[in-house]
Order: sequence, then C-alpha cells, then structure tokens
Amino acid sequence: MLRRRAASFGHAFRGVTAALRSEVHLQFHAAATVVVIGLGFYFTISSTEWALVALAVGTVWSAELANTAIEALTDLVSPEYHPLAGKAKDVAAGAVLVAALGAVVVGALIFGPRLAHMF
Ligand SMILES: Nc1ncnc2c1ncn2[C@@H]1O[C@H](COP(=O)(O)OP(=O)(O)OP(=O)(O)O)[C@@H](O)[C@H]1O
Repeated sequence: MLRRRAASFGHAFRGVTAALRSEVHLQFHAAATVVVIGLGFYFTISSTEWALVALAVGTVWSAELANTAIEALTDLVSPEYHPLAGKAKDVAAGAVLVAALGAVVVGALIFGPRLAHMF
C-alpha cells in the first residue's frame, strides 16, 4: 500500500518535471514563484498572506499542468484540425488565464502597497 502510494507520488513528480522541461509557460511560472517567495520573505508578509500566495501559486501551477496534459491528449487524439480539439485547447488555456488573473490580483493586493511605499 505504502509502496504504491510512493510510486504514485513518483509518477506525479515525473509529470511536473517533464512539463517543466518542455513548457516555457511553466518555466515562467517557476521564475515568478521564486520572485514571489523572495518578495514574501523580504516584506515579511503575514501567515494569512503566505496562505493566499500559496493558494494563488498552487492554482496557477495546477491549471498550467492540467493545460499541458490536455494539450498532449488533444495532440494524441486529434493531430489534425478539429473544432472540438481547438475548443478543448482554448478552454484549457482559459483556465490558466483565469488562474493567472486571480494570482495577479492577490499579488497586487499583497505586494502593491509595499512596493509603492518603497518609491
Ligand atoms: N488539432 C487542432 N484542431 C483545431 N485547433 C487547434 C488544434 N491544435 C491547436 N489548435 C488551436 O491552436 C491554438 C494553439 O494551439 P497549440 O497546440 O499551439 O497550443 P499553444 O497555445 O501554443 O500552447 P503552448 O504554447 O503551451 O504549447 C489552440 O488554442 C487552438 O485554438
């Protein structure tokens, strides 16, 4: 049971690293995550703010990983043009956009006033 759980965790971790290697958008999210964590420590944000940042970052990563999976499946099932394939990819990309917009709002509310105060 425990070994099966560990194997599942390994597969999931392999999925994240494979997507990180191939997806430029995910590499951008990784860089943004490092910057946001750095800003969090620099401004010593509160536990609640850390929770919101973690939620926003996790949501964007999850959406981007799901988008990558849907893109791969779509290319496998429908390598040729099909309106439904286009719809699947567009909707999956929309999920990333919505998550990213939410993260921008969280980032602006938490770091905006602090950054503005510096200048
Ligand atoms: N098989 C297809 N049939 C119809 N439309 C498609 C198909 N493949 C891609 N598209 C359209 O082209 C758009 C871009 O698809 P693509 O596979 O290049 O993803 P992408 O947006 O470049 O993602 P990424 O940059 O993360 O690889 C899709 O959102 C969709 O509108």
